Amino acid sequence: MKVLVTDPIADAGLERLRDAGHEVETAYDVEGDALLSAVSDANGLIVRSGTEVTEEVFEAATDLVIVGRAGIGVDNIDIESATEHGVIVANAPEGNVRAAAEHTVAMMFATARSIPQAHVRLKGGEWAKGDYLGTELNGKTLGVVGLGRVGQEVAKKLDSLGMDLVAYDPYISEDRAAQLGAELVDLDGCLERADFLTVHTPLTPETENLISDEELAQLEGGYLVNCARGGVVDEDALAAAVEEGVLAGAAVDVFADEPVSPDNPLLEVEDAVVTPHLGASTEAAQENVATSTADQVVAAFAEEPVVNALNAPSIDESAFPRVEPYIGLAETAGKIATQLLDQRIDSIEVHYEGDIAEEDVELVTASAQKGVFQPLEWQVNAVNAPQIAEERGVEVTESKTRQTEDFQSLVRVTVSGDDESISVEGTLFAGDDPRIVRVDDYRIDAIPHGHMLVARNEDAPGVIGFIGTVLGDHGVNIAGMFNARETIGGEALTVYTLDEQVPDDAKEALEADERIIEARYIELNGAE
Ligand SMILES: NC(=O)c1ccc[n+]([C@@H]2O[C@H](COP(=O)([O-])OP(=O)(O)OC[C@H]3O[C@@H](n4cnc5c(N)ncnc54)[C@H](O)[C@@H]3O)[C@@H](O)[C@H]2O)c1
Ligand SMILES: O=C(O)[C@H](O)COP(=O)(O)O
Repeated sequence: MKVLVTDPIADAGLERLRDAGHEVETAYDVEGDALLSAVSDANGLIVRSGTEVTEEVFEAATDLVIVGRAGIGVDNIDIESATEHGVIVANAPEGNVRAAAEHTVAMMFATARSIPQAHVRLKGGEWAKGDYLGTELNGKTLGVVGLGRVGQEVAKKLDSLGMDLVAYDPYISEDRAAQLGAELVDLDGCLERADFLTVHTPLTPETENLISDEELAQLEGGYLVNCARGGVVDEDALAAAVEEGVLAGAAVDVFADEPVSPDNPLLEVEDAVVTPHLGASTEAAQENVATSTADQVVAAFAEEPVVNALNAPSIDESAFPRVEPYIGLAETAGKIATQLLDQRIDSIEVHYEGDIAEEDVELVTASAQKGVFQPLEWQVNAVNAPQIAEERGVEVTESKTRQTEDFQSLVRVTVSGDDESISVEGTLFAGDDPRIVRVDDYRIDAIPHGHMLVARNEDAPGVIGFIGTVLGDHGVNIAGMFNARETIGGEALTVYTLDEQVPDDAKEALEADERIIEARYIELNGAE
């Protein structure tokens, strides 16, 4: 597989990819057409915050399996478009948390004690001791906006420096905040009580310009630190608030447009300390995020769980070996069911019985949906199948029971249309040998194979021989045959597994016989 890396990552990550046998191409700073061309034959793409991964990129990257973000923020990746194109997006949410938190604390000290300003003057030969009277953090109130991984790490560090903590985060529990010694308040409360406000939310439509003129006025006399994302704090408003003395100071590591333009107002303001997005730039953090991202790319290529996938069904790595064999089985059952139901699909039900019902089956259910849609869609996989279902208005339900009658575990996929439903049940013999054991009410025992013929026929002497002769006359070799009937002389279901595809004229010859009610060719193409 080929992996394109468009932002610098640690060598350890590149080595992991090469050690796993993949080709690595680095093309730092490519954009526009050059990026589209570089990505056109890539199976994996690794980026940091410097590459905009837009819909155009996904359109151009027809062989792309995964985009790995060697870091946390994914605001530069169009995840919706990734999902539509069936591409996994995964980040490295833990590797640089400590680095980001330490940088935040450093920036807080830098602004509270005017360290960069004094440094520049001293280097210029000026002993400006009398110009800088700083503020201690000890005994002051820290307001944290966004109490996630980085926010919590910052809170812990500054708690130990004697700060009082208030936090605003609508998605975190009061208990968790209390464990950190923080009082959960609303945004107004946070702004009014904080002496130092630090922002740690992702950039989303909801957080864009979350802090602007009005909010900065509420923080009057305080300091603002943004080491999260440019755009969460309105840069013009912040520059004006510091310049006009509404705020005592600010420290900013991230900008709405990066690399930052020389005429960004924050670069002009003496009491605004700035760094060029250095929060994650430590050796340890870079090695962590690069190796974690590379591991996820390697796992995606091997169709193993991608632990930090943001748009794919999740699965615990330790549970994967137990669940893995059911992924292909559910896909096969879905493929058979959809090809037997000759009408628009309104709903899909995936039912689990026995041991498998104990497991997290999100990925198996997504694979069943993939099987249902694959015969109908151009590019479907377990990443985009649930979205395709939603877009098509297909209702998907999942049910489970520990009880089972005949098998240790069973997966049943039922597809329903306007006035018909088809159920296909599968199990695993000896833990990994897939079998289709029921189609609607007919008990069968079929090893799913590349091609199948499912015939509904009269239970009459000579019918099975007739079908075999027609297939043989058309050069189709029969690998296996299973027959089930309702009653003697009633309707029967005959399932053939075949080595070749059934030509249309063979199907026509079969259906021309009045004893054959219906003959359906099923293509499984490699889903066994
Ligand atoms: N400067 C850097 O180099 C650097 C390094 C690492 C992370 N970051 C950035 O820091 C941010 C946070 O990272 P994290 O790992 O803590 O993420 P996280 O997902 O663990 O935490 C984000 C928190 O923000 C909260 N949140 C979301 N919307 C909110 C809103 N409207 N108001 C208040 N809170 C809201 C969430 O509930 C969550 O608790 C990300 O944007 C990331 O890109 C920057
Ligand atoms: O979101 C992140 O992980 C940080 O902002 C780091 O971004 P970077 O990898 O571009 O330095």
